[in-house]
Amino acid sequence: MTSPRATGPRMLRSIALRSAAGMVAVQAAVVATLVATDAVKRRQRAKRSGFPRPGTFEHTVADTGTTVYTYGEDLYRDMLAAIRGARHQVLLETFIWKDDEVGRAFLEAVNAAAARGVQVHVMYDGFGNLVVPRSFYRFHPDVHVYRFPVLRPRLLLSPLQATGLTHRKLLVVDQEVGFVGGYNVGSLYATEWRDTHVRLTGPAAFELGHSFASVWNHPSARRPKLPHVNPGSWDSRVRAINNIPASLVYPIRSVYLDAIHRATDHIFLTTAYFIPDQQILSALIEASRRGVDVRVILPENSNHVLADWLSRGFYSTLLAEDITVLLYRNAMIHAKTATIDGQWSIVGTANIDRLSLGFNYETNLEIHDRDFAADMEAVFAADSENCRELTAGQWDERSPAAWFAETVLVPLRPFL
Ligand SMILES: O=P(O)(O)OC[C@H](O)CO
Repeated sequence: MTSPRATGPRMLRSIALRSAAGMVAVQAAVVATLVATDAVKRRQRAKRSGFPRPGTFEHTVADTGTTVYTYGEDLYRDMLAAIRGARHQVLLETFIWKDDEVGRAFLEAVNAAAARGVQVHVMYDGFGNLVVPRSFYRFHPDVHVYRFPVLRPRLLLSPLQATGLTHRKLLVVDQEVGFVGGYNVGSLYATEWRDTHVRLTGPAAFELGHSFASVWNHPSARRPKLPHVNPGSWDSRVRAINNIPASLVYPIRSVYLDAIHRATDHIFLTTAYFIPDQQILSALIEASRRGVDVRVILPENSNHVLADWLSRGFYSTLLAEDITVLLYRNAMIHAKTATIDGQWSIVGTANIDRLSLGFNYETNLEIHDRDFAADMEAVFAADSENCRELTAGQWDERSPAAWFAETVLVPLRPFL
């Protein structure tokens, strides 16, 4: 006979297991419904009407020329020109490298550079390009290639250091010019997505060369190293901040937290996917409570329906805390930027989500400069014109089914 003492814990365990299984089943059903509904909506939706182009902005910060790009065609033209003009070295790293017209142009440009004797090193992510046939990546034999593997040998011994995708989008040419930002390599991004990238021309290009080398030359890597490069000057006005899982460092999150905590007047944040952890969310709320004008631009409908729904789970809190939610219309906005108090800005590859801030390889450029911040504010103002501001009244009127979906998905937040 089973003793009553043993029955109690067993019964509790059984209830807990059944509840967890039930929750997972409900979540799976909700995700499947959202994905299916989204697929139907996309088919029915006329081609998106596009977006106003904020322009290209040039300045000089710390003896380095800065160019802010907001349109893919302009950026790709200048990136390709830099590769085609390379004399010594090309370092290229990307999360997504599509097998389309833009992807082919980059492939041909790096191959041609290698063929004329330029040292070419490329890194691209294996997982991010699973749908691209391997045969597309046909490199000149002199191109040094690292395809970030989905599974790495150190996974069993040191799982944290052996996971993470390379989510970076970097190009450095001759240690003289560097590019970083949200743009992956692909034709879709050239004209149909609003994104932001920065070019550095001059001494601060070192920052991005160093970012690339910090992964290529990682002590755990078994490949010929790039030569060490000394910084021409050490100027904290322009700094690359690198998340390097292999070294267990994720500083982008703390740089964001620190800047948000310092804000006294305004925070203008743009992100493709907004699934903040509790500390980032609290920092934004605290800023708003002390009178800082906090505004976030998010896509009204991004390319990831699940990310959108996880993001929506935060809207009630943001609106209740007087944080302005601006939903970008008629196009995907993929930029990962912020500018604070007219003096500090950040542009890079990291989204405001757990994958970017605590899992992936990322590089963001932190710039302390008023002129640069003015450019970023001009970009934010132009993007705001293409947004609809979500009001608490509108949000409260959403259907109970929408509220249910947001609530059921809350436990998935730590995974994206
Ligand atoms: O991961 P990101 O921010 O580069 O975005 C990539 C897109 O989601 C591709 O589907």
